[in-house]
Amino acid sequence: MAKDSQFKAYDLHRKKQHAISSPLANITRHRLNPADWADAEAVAGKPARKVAKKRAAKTKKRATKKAVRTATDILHCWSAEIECLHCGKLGDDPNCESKCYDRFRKDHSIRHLIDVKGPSHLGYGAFTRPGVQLSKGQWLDEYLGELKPLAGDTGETSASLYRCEIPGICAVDAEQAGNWTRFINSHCRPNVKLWGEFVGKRHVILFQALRDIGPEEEIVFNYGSWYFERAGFKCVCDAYKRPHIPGGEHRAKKPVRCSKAG
Ligand SMILES: C[S@@+](CC[C@H](N)C(=O)[O-])C[C@H]1O[C@@H](n2cnc3c(N)ncnc32)[C@H](O)[C@@H]1O
Repeated sequence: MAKDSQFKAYDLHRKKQHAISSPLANITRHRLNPADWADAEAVAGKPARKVAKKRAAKTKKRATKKAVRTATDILHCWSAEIECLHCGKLGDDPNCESKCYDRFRKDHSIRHLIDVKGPSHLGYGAFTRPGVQLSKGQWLDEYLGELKPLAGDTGETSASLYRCEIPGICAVDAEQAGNWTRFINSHCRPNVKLWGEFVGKRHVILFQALRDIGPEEEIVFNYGSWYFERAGFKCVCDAYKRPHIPGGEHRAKKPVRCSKAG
């Protein structure tokens, strides 16, 4: 895997690439600051909620003894009820292993098909390159960032607008470090969706195409009303003439869902 680097973006006005100023880092693996986890309740290896209570209690006891050192410690999951997206085996099958994660990522990475463009009134955005077609149902890349304990584990809350939570496990914050998916803007007619999935006994946050996506199209998903209410500003996507809160009267009460992880 490539080392962390600086993001490059295509400036539509000057018609040339420029480097997005650091300290924002383009990463290929989740980052983790052990100091963030020092005071947090140890959640390493916490099983998915769907695991039977008895099993969960046993495994939690074992897990809380384990110090959090790596992203894998935090994201590891051995649910006997959920299939790996790569091999199709259940999470407690010994034949499902970390190689599934590496292979899945290799097979589904579309970084080379994406241009980051901007800045515009929404900052930067992620677009398919000329000639690129993505198919409905296609898995795109994983949402990468810095792994942070959930507010309930530390008592701290975050103001980051690049934060996505895996319920009961951790938050992935791409404010300072992430991959191209951190540039996906919000739209009330989205072409991708965000899922909490499992690959190689590990929690992952993945994007999936909701329909065929053509060349030079912006990749967008609906952040949901919760995001904008918390951020204190409105969605300005062109699905509506005026700034709005997605969902109007029928607002979701919860943050961006990583459904199978919760
Ligand atoms: C995850 S970032 C997306 C990438 C961002 N455009 C950038 O340049 O880093 C989310 C931020 O983008 C902007 N944004 C994205 N979609 C928006 C929308 N539909 N309406 C208003 N602001 C939006 C907001 O500033 C929001 O906090």
